[in-house]
Amino acid sequence: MLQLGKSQKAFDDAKRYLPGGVNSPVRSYRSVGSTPPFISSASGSRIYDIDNNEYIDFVLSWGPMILGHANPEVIASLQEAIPRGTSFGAPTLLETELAKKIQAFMPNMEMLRMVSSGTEATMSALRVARGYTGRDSIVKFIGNYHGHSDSLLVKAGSGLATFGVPDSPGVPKGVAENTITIPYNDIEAVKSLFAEKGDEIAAIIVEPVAGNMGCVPPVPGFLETLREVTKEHDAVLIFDEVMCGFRASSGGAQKLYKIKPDLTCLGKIVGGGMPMAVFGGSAKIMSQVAPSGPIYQAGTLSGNPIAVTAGLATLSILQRDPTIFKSVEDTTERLCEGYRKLAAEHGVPVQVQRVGSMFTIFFTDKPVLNFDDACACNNDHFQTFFHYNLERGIYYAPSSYESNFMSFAHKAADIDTTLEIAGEAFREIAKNM
Ligand SMILES: Cc1ncc(COP(=O)(O)O)c(C=O)c1O
Ligand SMILES: N[C@H](C=O)CCC(=O)O
Repeated sequence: MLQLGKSQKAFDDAKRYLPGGVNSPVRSYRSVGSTPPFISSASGSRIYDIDNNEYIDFVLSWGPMILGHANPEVIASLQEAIPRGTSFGAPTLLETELAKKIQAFMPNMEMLRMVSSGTEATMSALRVARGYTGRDSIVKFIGNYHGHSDSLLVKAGSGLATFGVPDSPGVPKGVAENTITIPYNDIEAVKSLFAEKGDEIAAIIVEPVAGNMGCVPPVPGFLETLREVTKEHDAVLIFDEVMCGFRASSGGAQKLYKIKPDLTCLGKIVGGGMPMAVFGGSAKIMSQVAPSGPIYQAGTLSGNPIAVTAGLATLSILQRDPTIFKSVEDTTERLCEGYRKLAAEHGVPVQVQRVGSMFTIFFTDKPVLNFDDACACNNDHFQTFFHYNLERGIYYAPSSYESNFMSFAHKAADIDTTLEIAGEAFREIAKNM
């Protein structure tokens, strides 16, 4: 039995000072009805809690740690950078170096700006799209999550789905009214919306691989349609690759599906585990951003030297050895194929959906294409699977509306152990079917 005595005490204490005891809702484990392990350290594929439990980690800080935790080269670069000072609020050589590196992976990022979170990146990209087009309305897809800014906190999957919060109190009606939501992967809905209102729409923002209703790939033709209608109506196409950038492929979903968005948002991996994100794209649009243009956007800690150092070290490793992407993807596929085989052996209906190194086990017999499909999955089976695994040291996302992630530090033995426990968990589920 997993002992979480110290975590339980720490959680009780934290709840007196932090809403729900956490700094981001999904960490509270409310959706799985248990106590979250309080983490003391992490290394490679493993994280450790304050009760000295060890877990194989498939959350990886919600995606950033593609090289595994505490990668020695990333840590060494931070140790070297920190004594020089932690923030200057002034330009550094490192920022241009990182911008060049990002552009080498994603040539569509002709110009970019660094910010401190994915929320800031998508919020700023929307402002740029609105300022550039002079229009107010934006289109987002039901079950896509783009962070917690007002315009985007509408039918937003992830934590909101987990906690059953459809729209957050505090989002002004007038702001939400400018956000048009339609189902993900629904090509006809996109076409008819644009036929009716295309010339009023500033932008489409999309997770080109959805990760915040679990991992849901785009159906063939979906992203192509988004590109066509936005081009036809002079609207801006924004790919939110905060999660799928560097995971769907080395150049994100835009490289995998060969679509050129006007703007791209990156986060998570681009900051190497530090608070950093980026938005950027066509020079014509990005040159409208202050101070070169009139669209205001700023940040005291934007391009912070420590965050940029971690991002630069991470991307340098990935650039030096591009086989890392293939290796992490192969490991993910081996794991996913193992789940499929074991679930079939035990007669448990699952759809194991994967793109690159993101994956989700959906407890359903039908492919999950949109948020309604994700909501129709068997939550009891998810709960049994989650708890059985956590008890035995396998750390998955504590919500069925999230993706899990693989790192380069996960080796064959980790996958063997994970599959052994997954098989037992499927057997447990089958007992109660
Ligand atoms: C696709 C996507 N966009 C935006 C965000 C917001 O990023 P952050 O949590 O860094 O604000 C997230 C994750 O939270 C995300 O998965
Ligand atoms: N789904 C979210 C981001 O990807 C999970 C992270 C969070 O909200 O804390």
